[in-house]
Amino acid sequence: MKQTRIKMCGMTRAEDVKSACELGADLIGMVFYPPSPRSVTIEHVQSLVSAVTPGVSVVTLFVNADAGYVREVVSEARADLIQFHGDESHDYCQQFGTRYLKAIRVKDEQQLTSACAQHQEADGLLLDAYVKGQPGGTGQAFDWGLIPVSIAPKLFLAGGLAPDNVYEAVSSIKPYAVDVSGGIEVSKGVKSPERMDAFIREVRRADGWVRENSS
Ligand SMILES: O=C(O)c1ccccc1N[C@@H]1O[C@H](COP(=O)(O)O)[C@@H](O)[C@H]1O
Repeated sequence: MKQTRIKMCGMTRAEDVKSACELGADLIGMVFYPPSPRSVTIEHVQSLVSAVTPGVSVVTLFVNADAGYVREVVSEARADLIQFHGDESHDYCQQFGTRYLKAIRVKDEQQLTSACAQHQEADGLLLDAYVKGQPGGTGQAFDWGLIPVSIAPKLFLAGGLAPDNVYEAVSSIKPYAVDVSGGIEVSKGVKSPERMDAFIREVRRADGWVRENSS
Protein backbone atom coordinates (compact mmCIF):
# COMPACT_ATOMS: atom_id res chain seq x y z
CA MET A 1 0.00 0.00 0.00
CA LYS A 2 1.22 3.52 -0.78
CA GLN A 3 2.73 5.51 2.08
CA THR A 4 3.18 9.17 1.25
CA ARG A 5 5.90 10.51 3.52
CA ILE A 6 4.85 13.40 5.75
CA LYS A 7 7.21 16.21 6.68
CA MET A 8 6.09 18.65 9.35
CA CYS A 9 8.24 21.77 9.36
CA GLY A 10 8.84 24.92 11.36
CA MET A 11 8.99 23.20 14.75
CA THR A 12 9.94 25.52 17.60
CA ARG A 13 8.66 23.57 20.64
CA ALA A 14 9.67 20.12 21.91
CA GLU A 15 6.06 19.26 22.76
CA ASP A 16 5.04 19.82 19.13
CA VAL A 17 7.90 17.63 17.90
CA LYS A 18 6.81 14.87 20.30
CA SER A 19 3.14 15.12 19.17
CA ALA A 20 4.09 15.11 15.48
CA CYS A 21 6.20 11.95 15.95
CA GLU A 22 3.51 10.19 18.01
CA LEU A 23 0.86 11.04 15.42
CA GLY A 24 2.94 9.57 12.59
CA ALA A 25 5.09 12.25 10.92
CA ASP A 26 8.05 10.81 8.99
CA LEU A 27 10.25 13.90 8.95
CA ILE A 28 10.57 16.83 11.35
CA GLY A 29 11.84 20.16 10.03
CA MET A 30 13.47 23.06 11.82
CA VAL A 31 14.08 26.48 10.28
CA PHE A 32 17.49 28.15 10.69
CA TYR A 33 16.69 31.45 9.01
CA PRO A 34 16.60 34.30 11.54
CA PRO A 35 14.14 36.56 9.66
CA SER A 36 11.48 33.84 9.99
CA PRO A 37 9.24 33.88 13.07
CA ARG A 38 9.77 30.08 13.08
CA SER A 39 13.54 30.30 13.20
CA VAL A 40 15.32 28.43 16.00
CA THR A 41 18.88 28.79 17.26
CA ILE A 42 21.72 26.33 17.48
CA GLU A 43 21.47 26.58 21.30
CA HIS A 44 17.84 25.47 21.09
CA VAL A 45 18.31 22.59 18.67
CA GLN A 46 19.27 19.90 21.20
CA SER A 47 16.02 20.21 23.12
CA LEU A 48 14.04 19.81 19.87
CA VAL A 49 16.09 16.93 18.48
CA SER A 50 15.88 14.96 21.71
CA ALA A 51 12.08 14.93 21.30
CA VAL A 52 12.35 13.21 17.89
CA THR A 53 11.40 9.52 17.98
CA PRO A 54 14.02 7.08 16.58
CA GLY A 55 13.21 6.36 12.94
CA VAL A 56 11.86 9.84 12.29
CA SER A 57 14.21 11.98 10.17
CA VAL A 58 15.53 15.38 11.21
CA VAL A 59 15.63 18.08 8.51
CA THR A 60 17.40 21.41 8.99
CA LEU A 61 16.26 24.24 6.71
CA PHE A 62 18.44 27.12 5.51
CA VAL A 63 18.07 30.05 3.13
CA ASN A 64 21.30 31.14 1.40
CA ALA A 65 23.22 30.50 4.62
CA ASP A 66 26.93 30.69 5.28
CA ALA A 67 28.41 27.21 4.69
CA GLY A 68 30.20 27.20 8.06
CA TYR A 69 26.92 27.85 9.85
CA VAL A 70 25.21 25.02 7.92
CA ARG A 71 27.98 22.59 8.96
CA GLU A 72 27.74 23.66 12.60
CA VAL A 73 23.95 23.21 12.76
CA VAL A 74 23.90 19.93 10.83
CA SER A 75 26.50 18.48 13.19
CA GLU A 76 24.75 19.72 16.35
CA ALA A 77 21.32 18.50 15.14
CA ARG A 78 22.72 15.25 13.69
CA ALA A 79 20.51 16.09 10.72
CA ASP A 80 19.50 13.36 8.29
CA LEU A 81 18.66 15.82 5.54
CA ILE A 82 19.30 19.47 4.74
CA GLN A 83 16.61 21.59 3.09
CA PHE A 84 17.99 24.46 0.99
CA HIS A 85 15.18 26.96 0.53
CA GLY A 86 16.99 29.84 -1.17
CA ASP A 87 18.92 30.37 -4.39
CA GLU A 88 21.65 27.84 -3.58
CA SER A 89 23.52 26.36 -6.55
CA HIS A 90 24.02 22.66 -7.17
CA ASP A 91 27.71 22.93 -6.19
CA TYR A 92 26.87 24.73 -2.95
CA CYS A 93 24.28 22.06 -1.97
CA GLN A 94 26.64 19.17 -2.73
CA GLN A 95 29.54 20.39 -0.60
CA PHE A 96 28.17 19.16 2.76
CA GLY A 97 28.12 15.44 1.96
CA THR A 98 24.65 15.20 3.55
CA ARG A 99 21.50 14.18 1.69
CA TYR A 100 19.45 17.23 0.79
CA LEU A 101 16.16 18.62 -0.46
CA LYS A 102 16.30 21.54 -2.86
CA ALA A 103 13.33 23.85 -2.65
CA ILE A 104 12.15 25.37 -5.91
CA ARG A 105 9.70 28.24 -5.66
CA VAL A 106 7.44 27.77 -8.66
CA LYS A 107 6.90 30.76 -10.95
CA ASP A 108 6.09 29.21 -14.33
CA GLU A 109 6.64 26.06 -16.37
CA GLN A 110 9.88 27.15 -18.01
CA GLN A 111 11.51 28.24 -14.75
CA LEU A 112 10.37 25.02 -13.04
CA THR A 113 11.71 22.75 -15.79
CA SER A 114 15.05 24.52 -15.77
CA ALA A 115 15.37 24.45 -11.96
CA CYS A 116 14.48 20.72 -11.84
CA ALA A 117 17.21 20.02 -14.41
CA GLN A 118 19.75 22.13 -12.50
CA HIS A 119 19.03 20.24 -9.27
CA GLN A 120 18.41 16.76 -10.66
CA GLU A 121 21.03 15.29 -8.29
CA ALA A 122 19.17 16.49 -5.19
CA ASP A 123 17.73 13.69 -3.05
CA GLY A 124 14.38 15.46 -3.09
CA LEU A 125 12.86 18.35 -5.03
CA LEU A 126 10.60 20.39 -2.77
CA LEU A 127 8.16 22.54 -4.72
CA ASP A 128 6.76 25.59 -2.99
CA ALA A 129 4.85 28.69 -4.12
CA TYR A 130 6.76 31.72 -5.36
CA VAL A 131 5.87 34.84 -3.36
CA LYS A 132 8.03 37.90 -4.08
CA GLY A 133 10.24 38.86 -1.15
CA GLN A 134 9.38 35.80 0.97
CA PRO A 135 11.50 32.67 0.65
CA GLY A 136 8.92 30.28 2.13
CA GLY A 137 6.44 29.46 4.84
CA THR A 138 3.92 31.72 3.10
CA GLY A 139 0.89 29.44 3.33
CA GLN A 140 0.34 29.94 -0.41
CA ALA A 141 -0.28 27.10 -2.85
CA PHE A 142 0.85 27.13 -6.50
CA ASP A 143 -0.59 25.63 -9.68
CA TRP A 144 -0.06 21.88 -9.25
CA GLY A 145 -0.81 21.48 -12.97
CA LEU A 146 2.74 22.75 -13.68
CA ILE A 147 4.42 19.79 -11.92
CA PRO A 148 6.23 17.47 -14.36
CA VAL A 149 5.05 13.88 -13.82
CA SER A 150 8.67 12.67 -14.10
CA ILE A 151 9.68 14.22 -10.76
CA ALA A 152 6.95 12.48 -8.68
CA PRO A 153 9.39 9.85 -7.23
CA LYS A 154 11.46 12.60 -5.58
CA LEU A 155 8.77 15.23 -5.16
CA PHE A 156 8.16 16.86 -1.78
CA LEU A 157 4.98 18.86 -2.38
CA ALA A 158 4.78 22.02 -0.23
CA GLY A 159 3.06 25.40 -0.18
CA GLY A 160 -0.22 26.09 1.53
CA LEU A 161 -1.02 22.47 2.36
CA ALA A 162 -3.51 21.96 5.18
CA PRO A 163 -5.99 19.32 6.37
CA ASP A 164 -8.61 20.62 3.95
CA ASN A 165 -6.58 20.33 0.72
CA VAL A 166 -3.97 17.61 1.31
CA TYR A 167 -6.34 14.77 0.32
CA GLU A 168 -6.78 16.38 -3.09
CA ALA A 169 -3.03 17.06 -3.37
CA VAL A 170 -2.01 13.47 -2.61
CA SER A 171 -4.77 11.90 -4.72
CA SER A 172 -4.07 13.98 -7.79
CA ILE A 173 -0.28 14.49 -7.70
CA LYS A 174 0.87 11.32 -5.90
CA PRO A 175 4.05 12.94 -4.56
CA TYR A 176 6.74 11.02 -2.68
CA ALA A 177 6.12 13.32 0.30
CA VAL A 178 4.07 16.27 1.46
CA ASP A 179 5.46 19.11 3.54
CA VAL A 180 3.42 21.37 5.81
CA SER A 181 4.10 24.22 8.17
CA GLY A 182 1.46 26.97 8.41
CA GLY A 183 -1.45 24.61 7.76
CA ILE A 184 -0.94 22.81 11.08
CA GLU A 185 -0.41 25.91 13.22
CA VAL A 186 -2.47 27.96 15.66
CA SER A 187 0.07 30.79 15.35
CA LYS A 188 3.47 31.03 13.68
CA GLY A 189 5.75 28.33 15.13
CA VAL A 190 3.04 26.91 17.41
CA LYS A 191 1.55 23.68 16.08
CA SER A 192 -1.89 22.30 16.84
CA PRO A 193 -2.04 18.55 17.71
CA GLU A 194 -5.60 18.46 16.32
CA ARG A 195 -4.53 19.94 12.98
CA MET A 196 -1.47 17.68 12.79
CA ASP A 197 -3.70 14.66 13.44
CA ALA A 198 -6.26 15.80 10.85
CA PHE A 199 -3.50 16.39 8.28
CA ILE A 200 -2.02 12.92 8.74
CA ARG A 201 -5.47 11.28 8.60
CA GLU A 202 -6.21 13.01 5.31
CA VAL A 203 -2.90 11.86 3.80
CA ARG A 204 -3.56 8.28 4.89
CA ARG A 205 -7.12 8.47 3.52
CA ALA A 206 -5.70 9.54 0.15
CA ASP A 207 -3.16 6.69 0.37
CA GLY A 208 -6.09 4.29 0.66
CA TRP A 209 -5.43 3.24 4.27
CA VAL A 210 -8.99 4.14 5.21
CA ARG A 211 -11.91 2.60 3.38
CA GLU A 212 -14.00 5.33 1.72
CA ASN A 213 -17.66 5.42 2.77
CA SER A 214 -19.50 3.89 -0.21
CA SER A 215 -22.98 5.21 0.75
O1 LIG B 1 8.53 28.46 7.63
C1 LIG B 1 9.20 29.45 7.37
O2 LIG B 1 9.13 30.48 8.04
C2 LIG B 1 10.14 29.42 6.20
C3 LIG B 1 11.03 30.46 6.05
C4 LIG B 1 11.92 30.47 4.99
C5 LIG B 1 11.92 29.44 4.08
C6 LIG B 1 11.02 28.39 4.21
C7 LIG B 1 10.13 28.35 5.25
N1 LIG B 1 9.20 27.34 5.39
C8 LIG B 1 8.94 26.31 4.43
O3 LIG B 1 8.08 26.77 3.40
C9 LIG B 1 7.34 25.66 2.89
C10 LIG B 1 5.86 25.99 2.80
O4 LIG B 1 5.33 26.35 4.05
P1 LIG B 1 3.74 26.47 4.30
O5 LIG B 1 3.23 25.07 4.55
O6 LIG B 1 3.14 27.08 3.07
O7 LIG B 1 3.58 27.32 5.52
C11 LIG B 1 7.63 24.50 3.81
O8 LIG B 1 8.65 23.71 3.23
C12 LIG B 1 8.18 25.16 5.03
O9 LIG B 1 9.04 24.28 5.68
